[in-house]
Amino acid sequence: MSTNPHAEALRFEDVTLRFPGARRAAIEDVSLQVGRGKFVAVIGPSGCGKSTILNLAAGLLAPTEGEVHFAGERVTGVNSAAAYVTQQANLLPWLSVRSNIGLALKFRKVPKEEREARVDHWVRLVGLTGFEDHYPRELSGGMQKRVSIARALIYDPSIVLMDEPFGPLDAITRLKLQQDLLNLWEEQNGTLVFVTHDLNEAIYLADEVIVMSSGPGTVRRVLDVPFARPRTIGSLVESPEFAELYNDLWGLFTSELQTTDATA
Ligand SMILES: Nc1ncnc2c1ncn2[C@@H]1O[C@H](COP(=O)(O)OP(=O)(O)OP(=O)(O)O)[C@@H](O)[C@H]1O
Repeated sequence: MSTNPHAEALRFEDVTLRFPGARRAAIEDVSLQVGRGKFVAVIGPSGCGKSTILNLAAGLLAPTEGEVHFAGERVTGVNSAAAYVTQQANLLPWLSVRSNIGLALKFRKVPKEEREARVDHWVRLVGLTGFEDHYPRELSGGMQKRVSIARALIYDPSIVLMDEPFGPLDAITRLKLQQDLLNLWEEQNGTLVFVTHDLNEAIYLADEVIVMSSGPGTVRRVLDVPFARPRTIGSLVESPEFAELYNDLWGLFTSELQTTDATA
């Protein structure tokens, strides 16, 4: 384990979280580290505690036992260094695309001129030129996701937490957004923790994949994804190393499902 706080963004130390009245813990004895500048995917069966891990990292939940640390400090309240992209886009319906994207800059009192320039830049980066003045209800699901990603990344947060942000999208929009996110993240090089059910997505995007088990949620394995960056999803898919890693993950996943069935 790294002891250099500057090299480490997030650390869970033996974290257990038990919701009030629940029969068993949502997650139990979870220890993990996320290095600064790393892209880490968390995968596991439904209900294994993936969102709970993000909520703990965001400081929206407090551990029942154990400790969560961010940038060397214990998280004891809302982690204001973290941007959180939830499953739903959660845009403010009464604000335009521009205003939604610029919200965090406004809260941080960034001067208007600089704010406008940064919003323009991000509107272009996420491919929403021409839609700046539209309202969320006038956008497709994929466009709403683009707004929520721009809104999270625009203020250079120390860490971005994403909970299945591409879940409900069609396969083509999803692939496009995965590549876009990859390009944006490679440009920014921040720390990103990404929850997904999709094995391909985990391998395309991440430096490390944390595989979780359920009942209660624990960390089963951490796999390294050795592919160089910048990455292109199209060329990764054709490589034999991709197939090998996919099979490793699939093996872990299927044995996990069998264990879950056996204990159900
Ligand atoms: N507010 C809550 N109160 C009680 N139990 C909860 C609460 N939120 C989550 N749980 C339970 O905690 C466990 C972990 O839930 P969590 O949402 O973290 O799982 P997940 O892996 O993100 O699931 P999914 O992949 O289906 O989104 C589940 O058993 C869930 O039922």
